[in-house]
Amino acid sequence: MPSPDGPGAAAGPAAPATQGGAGRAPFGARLWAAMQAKGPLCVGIDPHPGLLAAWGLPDTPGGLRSFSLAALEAVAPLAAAVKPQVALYERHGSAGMAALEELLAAASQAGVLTIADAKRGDIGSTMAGYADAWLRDGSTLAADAVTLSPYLGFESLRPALDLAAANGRGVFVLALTSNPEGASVQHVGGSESVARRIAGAAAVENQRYARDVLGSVGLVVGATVGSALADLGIDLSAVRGPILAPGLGAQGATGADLRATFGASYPAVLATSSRGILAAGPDVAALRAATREALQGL
Ligand SMILES: O=C(O)c1cc(=O)[nH]c(=O)n1[C@@H]1O[C@H](COP(=O)(O)O)[C@@H](O)[C@H]1O
Repeated sequence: MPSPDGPGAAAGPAAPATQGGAGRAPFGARLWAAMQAKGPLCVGIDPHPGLLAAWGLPDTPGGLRSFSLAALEAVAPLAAAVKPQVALYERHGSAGMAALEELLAAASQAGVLTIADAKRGDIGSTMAGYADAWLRDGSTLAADAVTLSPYLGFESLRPALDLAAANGRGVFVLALTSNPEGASVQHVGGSESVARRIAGAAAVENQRYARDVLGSVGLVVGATVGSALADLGIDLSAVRGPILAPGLGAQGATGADLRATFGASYPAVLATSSRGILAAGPDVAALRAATREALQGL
């Protein structure tokens, strides 16, 4: 469970530094409140073909819809956020994306934060299109936050960073991903590694928030990265944003690994697990028990 001392160096009241758009508090403040209320777990909604089959559902848009809404219903009372994996909806074209839209609306209705795992990134002019899709009020795909890939340069993400800040939404920028291949790009540069630069840029973005509030520009740092943060000299407490940590469960990481990996930054960590929880379905009670078990390990 997160420390009651809050996410940053200084403890204090969790009042947002600025009001987000649409009358909504900034994403970081809303996520922090959800983590305090429910615990630091995000459940990934990844409708893999194999999981659909195991749940007795067809690999069709209708199957995706049933899977997504059932998973949401099961985990909503326990998860601070849900993270639909966009690729698995996209593979069914527009009808698959309609199932994703329905899930996003249902989660919002249920009061569960949504993180669209779309990993978008492009030159600024195109990035504005992605920002509109995932972060603009009124878009049918709008989520509370979206994952972004910074490998066209952190600053290329500007349209999404600005639209998120204006609308009380958030972003999670890939820094150190959970897959072993990530190191071949992210570790490059030694003490001035790519990952360290991304973390530094996120810290600058979060300066707009008061020191005692979790910022809305988060990073993705895998629960499986081991000693990489220390090896690369990356201090996540300086980022003052949420850390989305995939790798729990199916990729082998445990709650103990998370604490060892993130150390003093652990209170800002939102651990995420998809297959490790979804494999317990389709029974709602079994899904809830798996979610509770994941939470107890954090
Ligand atoms: O951005 C992500 O969520 C992500 C980043 C990363 O470094 N590693 C990673 O596994 N993910 C996503 O997190 C989910 C992990 O799924 P499980 O391994 O089934 O828990 C998948 O949807 C991945 O695409």
